[in-house]
Amino acid sequence: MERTFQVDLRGVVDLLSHHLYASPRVYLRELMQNAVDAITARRLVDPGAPGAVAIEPGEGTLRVHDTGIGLTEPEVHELLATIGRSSKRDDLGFARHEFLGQFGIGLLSCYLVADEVHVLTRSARGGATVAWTGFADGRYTVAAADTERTEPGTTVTLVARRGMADWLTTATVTDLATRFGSLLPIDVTVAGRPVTEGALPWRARHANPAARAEALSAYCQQLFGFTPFDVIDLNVPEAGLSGMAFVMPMSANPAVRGGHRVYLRRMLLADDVEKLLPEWAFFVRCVVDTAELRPTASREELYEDDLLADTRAAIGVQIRDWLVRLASTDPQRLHRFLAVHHLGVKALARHDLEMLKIVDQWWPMETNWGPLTLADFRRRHPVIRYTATGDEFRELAAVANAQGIGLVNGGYTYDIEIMKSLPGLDPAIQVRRLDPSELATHFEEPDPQTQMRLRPLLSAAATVLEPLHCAVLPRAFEPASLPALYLVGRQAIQAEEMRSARAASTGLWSDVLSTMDEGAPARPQLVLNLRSPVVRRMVELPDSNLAGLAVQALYGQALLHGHHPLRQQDSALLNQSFVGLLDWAMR
Ligand SMILES: Nc1ncnc2c1ncn2[C@@H]1O[C@H](COP(=O)(O)OP(=O)(O)OP(=O)(O)O)[C@@H](O)[C@H]1O
Repeated sequence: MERTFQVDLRGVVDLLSHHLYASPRVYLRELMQNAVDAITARRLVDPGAPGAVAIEPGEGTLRVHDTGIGLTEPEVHELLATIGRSSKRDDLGFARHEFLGQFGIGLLSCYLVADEVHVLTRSARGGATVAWTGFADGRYTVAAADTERTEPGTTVTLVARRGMADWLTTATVTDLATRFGSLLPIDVTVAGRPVTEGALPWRARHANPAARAEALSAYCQQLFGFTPFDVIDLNVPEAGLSGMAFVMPMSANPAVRGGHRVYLRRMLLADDVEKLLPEWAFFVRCVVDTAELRPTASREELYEDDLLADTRAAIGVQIRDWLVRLASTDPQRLHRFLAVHHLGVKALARHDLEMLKIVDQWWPMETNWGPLTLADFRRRHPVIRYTATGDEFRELAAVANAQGIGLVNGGYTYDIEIMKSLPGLDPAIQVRRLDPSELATHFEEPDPQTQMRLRPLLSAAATVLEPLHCAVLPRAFEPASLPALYLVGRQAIQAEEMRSARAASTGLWSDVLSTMDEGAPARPQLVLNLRSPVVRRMVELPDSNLAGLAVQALYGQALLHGHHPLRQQDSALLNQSFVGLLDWAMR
């Protein structure tokens, strides 16, 4: 036996209010939308038909009049009283482009604030005026109206639910109508006062470009609370989209994506849409109107589909092109822009060659020759060497500088990725991470005579450093004020990791690791600077114990200077040298 579904209206309204709509305020948006759609429908058959929506708040009631297409009695049964039925879809069930609505559920939102909805409607296609009343409990009545409407159109009257009358007051309704409908192309009034503004702000006519810029700047100030650094016009014809991107004058937190204000056929969809722009573009806030992007059923977000993805990419290109133009026409302004928004631009430069060019030529990196753009750096140093961390940079910058080696601090967000992408601009560009042990190859080796004199010190040093798996290397280098340098090559880091893994493991696995370790010759090196007055005096020390203590102290100081992690045995050694030296000093 076939049956028809029954719908519990209260349950559906409950569902809408708790799970679909963020707030009961959407009821007014849905009423305005239906009024505008009805006028659009009437103008499709009669282009000269009047178009006006009058909203009249009363005592616990609200009336919305429109001069739209109206409904016949059969349409009232079919469209008003059937949930999910809409006149705004084509024969195949697709949303028709000229209308705002499509789902056939909008009218239900009236029950978020009202217990009764009265509709008095006369169709432009002929027929008598029909009176329909729907109740929140799911009942409805249809009757011929007591009085005929003189003109086609519809009046919807809401009777407030207990406790909800505040949603229908003149102040609230004016606020909501302005918020949702101020850009609508059809005149809307609340209690006789217009809430619509006419042209879209970015399409409005102005005496000259400067006047336009000023007006848009004032609009941005009113909307987002800042005076924009610049305004970028946006146009994506495939999405029927136009609008503006306002470049923020202050830095934005990349983790907090600013929302964008999106109008759908000039009715506000939401002012916190995030998906409209690529993630890197966090330095702009946009206002756009689109005819083709689709809303979700709550009409508070954009539906994620291919068109939205293409639109996002197209807007990204337009923002990027603005930056490229800025770089070629006004480098000083570009500098000011980068000073505030370099993170967003760098993020983009990792995947985009045009942006990479901008960063390469305009963004000063921290180098051991002062702040330099990568392009300038390359002019002085054919190879771009960078450190893996800021600590490593601080430790090695001066030493590398003294040996004539150029070094870029790779410790800042995205900088290493950017440097590594540079061969994409020109395959001849060489980029290398500095292997600290490689620095020692630039230091001067002692002559045979000095080597002889160094023997006692080196043997004392080997005794104390051997248990720490650290080699001693006597070299002469600048700056002379640095007595010792702790250098860990990449091989040495691997070897140390292997040693710790072996220490932590037992049995067979430990044996396997031991055999692997045997082949790893690299060790960290403590380079003693033979130009340092302290080290020179150490060479002359007659007592090997004292020399050992001095080496321990230099080892500890070099570790601390380079912010290297201190292992347990390193801390113990530091203590030992401190107490030992104290003991010597007090003898
Ligand atoms: N003011 C009006 N004038 C003429 N017809 C109306 C009016 N309001 C509603 N209707 C009719 O009632 C139908 C259902 O309206 P409802 O608001 O529930 O859904 P919709 O507007 O079609 O879609 P959506 O859920 O996306 O808003 C509409 O498709 C329209 O045919």
